[in-house]
Amino acid sequence: MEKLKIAGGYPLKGTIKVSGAKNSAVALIPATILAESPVTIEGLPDISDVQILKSLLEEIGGKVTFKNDEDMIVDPRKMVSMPLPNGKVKKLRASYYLMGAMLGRFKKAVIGLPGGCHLGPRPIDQHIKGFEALGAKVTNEQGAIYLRADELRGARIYLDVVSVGATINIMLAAVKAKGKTIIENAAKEPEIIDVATLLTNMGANIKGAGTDIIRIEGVDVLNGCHHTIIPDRIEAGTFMILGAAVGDGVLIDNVIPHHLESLTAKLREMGVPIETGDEQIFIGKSENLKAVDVKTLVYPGFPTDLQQPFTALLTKAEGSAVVTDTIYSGRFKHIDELRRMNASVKVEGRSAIISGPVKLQGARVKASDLRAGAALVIAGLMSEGITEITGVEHIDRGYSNLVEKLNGLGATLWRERLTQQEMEQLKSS
Ligand SMILES: CC(=O)N[C@H]1[C@@H](OP(=O)(O)OP(=O)(O)OC[C@H]2O[C@@H](n3ccc(=O)[nH]c3=O)[C@H](O)[C@@H]2O)O[C@H](CO)[C@@H](O)[C@@H]1O
Ligand SMILES: C=C(OP(=O)(O)O)C(=O)O
Repeated sequence: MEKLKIAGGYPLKGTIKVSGAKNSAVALIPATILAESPVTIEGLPDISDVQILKSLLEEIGGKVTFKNDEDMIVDPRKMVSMPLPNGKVKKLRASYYLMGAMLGRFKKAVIGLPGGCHLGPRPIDQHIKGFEALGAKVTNEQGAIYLRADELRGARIYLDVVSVGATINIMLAAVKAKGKTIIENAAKEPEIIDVATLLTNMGANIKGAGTDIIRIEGVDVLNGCHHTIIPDRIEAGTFMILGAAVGDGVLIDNVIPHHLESLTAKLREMGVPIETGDEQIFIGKSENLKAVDVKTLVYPGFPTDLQQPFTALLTKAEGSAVVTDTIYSGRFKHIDELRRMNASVKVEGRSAIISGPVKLQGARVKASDLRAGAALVIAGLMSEGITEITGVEHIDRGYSNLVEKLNGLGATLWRERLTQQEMEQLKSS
C-alpha cells in the first residue's frame, strides 16, 4: 500500500492530457461479452477499474490483450456464464454491467453485489426492474444476484430514478432481446451515448441514446468492431478545477468542452478566465475568486463527481458558498479532511457551507473515496507545506498516471510505501 505526498503552494503551468473516460470504459469492456468476434477498444485509461474488469473477463474465458498500453482487444468467443459471486466484483461499482451483458448473451448470470465509492445508499432496484421487465427472473442470494431467462423479450421500461447504471445495463440486456425495448426517463450522460455507439458498431439497433427515451430493436447477432472511447469529462473537470486553484495557465488537451458546460459556467461565475477550443480548454491564472453556490444534478447539470473537487477550490473564494449534492446523501466525507487542512466548512444535511478565503495548510489526510481523493490532491497543491494522502487505491480507480501528469505541470507529487506502523494505524482507524 502506498501514500501520496504533495509539496504544495507552487503554481502549475503547461499542458495536461485527459485519458479515456472511466465511466465509459467500465461499461464498454463488459459490452464486449455480447459480441461473437473480437472487439478493440482504443484509448482506455490506465486505472484499476479497467484492470479488474480485464481479469473478470478472463475469469469467464475471454482472451484479453493490450496493444500500446491503452488499446484493449477482447476475444469473447470462448466466454462462458461462469458465476462471479464476489471478490473482484466488490472492488468496483461497474461490475453490475456484467449482469446486463451476461444476461444478454447467456440468458443467465450470477454476479456479486457491486462495490465502488461509498456515497450513501446506492441501490440497483432500477436495474433489476429493467431485467425483470425483459423477462428475467432475478433473485438475491447471500449477496449475489442470480439472473435467469428462458427468453428475453423487449419491453417498455420507465425508470423511477434517472440512473446512468440502470440505463446502460438495460441497454446491454435488451440489444439481443426479441422485439422492441423502450427505456423512458433514461439518463442522458455522454457515456451512455458512447456505449450505444459501440453497441451500434457491433450491429445493435439503438435510437435516442443521449435523450430521455431510448428505443432498441433487438438483433440476433452482434459482431466485433473497433471503437475509440470518449475523453473523461470528470478527469478533465478535475484538471479545470485544479487549474483554477493553482494554475498559472493550464491547457487541458483531449476534452469535449460541450460535456463540461455546467462546470465552465460555474467557474466563469467565480471569475476564472476560460477559453474553449474544439478539443482543448485553457484555464488562465485566477485571482480574487468569488464564492458561488452549486447544486449537483443529472447530466447536463453539475456532475456530482465534481462536487468534491469543487469544494476544495471554494476554500479560496471570497464569501460563503453552499454546495448541495442532490444525487448522494453521503458524499461529504472529504469535508473533515479539508478541515484538517484549515478549511472553514460545515455540513448541514445534503449541503456543505464553505467560507473563504482561507490559506490551506498541508496535513495528513485520508481519501475515503475516489473524488474525495481528487479533492485532497487539489487541496494539497493549494496548501503550504507537505500533504500526505492515504487511501490512494481509491484515486487509482479513476485517475490514469496522476502523479506523472501533475508533475508534468510542475507539481511536486510522489508516492511512498506505507510503513508497517502506518498500515496498522490505517486498519484501526
Ligand atoms: C460507474 C459509473 O458510471 N458511475 C457513475 C454512475 O454511478 P451509478 O450508475 O451507480 O449512479 P446512478 O446514476 O445509477 O445513481 C443516481 C442516483 O439514483 C439512485 N439509484 C440508482 C439506481 C437504482 O437502481 N436505484 C436508485 O435509487 C442512486 O442511489 C443515486 O442516488 O453515475 C453516478 C451519477 O452520475 C456517478 O456518480 C458515478 O460516477
Ligand atoms: C462515484 C464514482 O465512481 P463509481 O460509481 O465507480 O463508484 C466516481 O467516478 O466518482
